[in-house]
Amino acid sequence: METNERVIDVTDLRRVYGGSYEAVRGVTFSVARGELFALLGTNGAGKTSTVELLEGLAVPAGGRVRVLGHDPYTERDLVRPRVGVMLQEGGFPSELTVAEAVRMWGGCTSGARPAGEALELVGLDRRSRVRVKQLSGGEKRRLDLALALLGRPEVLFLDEPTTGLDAEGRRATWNLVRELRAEGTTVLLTTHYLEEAEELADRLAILHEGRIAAEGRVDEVVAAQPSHISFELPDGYFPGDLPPLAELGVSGHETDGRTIRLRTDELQRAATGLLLWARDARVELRGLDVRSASLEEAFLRIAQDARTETMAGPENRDEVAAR
Ligand SMILES: Nc1ncnc2c1ncn2[C@@H]1O[C@H](COP(=O)(O)OP(=O)(O)OP(=O)(O)O)[C@@H](O)[C@H]1O
Repeated sequence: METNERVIDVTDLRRVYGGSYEAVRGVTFSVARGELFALLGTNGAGKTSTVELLEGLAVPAGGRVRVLGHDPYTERDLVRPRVGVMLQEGGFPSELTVAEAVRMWGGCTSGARPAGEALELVGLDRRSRVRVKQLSGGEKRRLDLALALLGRPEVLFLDEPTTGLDAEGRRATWNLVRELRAEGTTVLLTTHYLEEAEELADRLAILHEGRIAAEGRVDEVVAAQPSHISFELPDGYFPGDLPPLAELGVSGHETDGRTIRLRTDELQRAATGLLLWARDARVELRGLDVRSASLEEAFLRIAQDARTETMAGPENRDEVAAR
């Protein structure tokens, strides 16, 4: 099997609700075997709508989707046994015990892991005799994950897998996902937790209003955003006393009282220039903070830019709806 095999391949994917509302508007991406790809986006961006098409739960209004080389809707029989799905909301017969629910699901899964093994993977082995309706929200999420893992899937779809989990449960899930990935499982993850994407994703895409607004490795997406330097102006100094900021590669600045905050795409050049100036002027830059953009800043900026473009652009929602 080729290592760069495109296990998930999506081209110009579209999804329309009610005949007119286009929730997914031409999404293209691919995920290689063994990769973990995260889909991020604001509420209503179209993550679940996209993932459901990959899971073969609906027919796209346009475009093409392939999972393991097959159409997940028309060739469901070929795809489904090789895929594990953790939906945003799992539905269990709530009167069953945890072990019964896993065994029942295992009965519908070819080559299923033993129930005990699946429950141990997600740390629910001690809760096997408890009724599903008595589980906490976080425990139900873990049961969802156990069911998704039952068939030792080659491809795993995780739709907000750690929502409702406490910090320890989230870390445990991250470790499990890392282990699965290390074993070669291809994972498509949607999440609202940017830290989760930073921890786990090889690559990610940020969706906004049904379109991909940014895509790449975490460092690439973050690197496209400006870095920041902030410090307190030394006593007796004014912003105009600083060296010419444009010459240091600073693209903009704000002041808040005595604190000054610089934006730059050339962090090292700007920081070096500033420190050399401070040394020569024999002043201390109190509260000096030099930092690259975070994924959170990138996310907020990208969502903001995409929103501005959408409002300014010709393809706004009303026009799409009128087609
Ligand atoms: N069955 C449906 N009928 C009509 N509109 C829908 C339906 N399902 C989703 N939508 C709309 O499609 C858009 C995308 O929804 P989707 O659930 O895919 O977003 P999401 O990115 O997963 O959001 P969240 O992060 O809030 O879960 C939203 O505006 C939503 O209201």
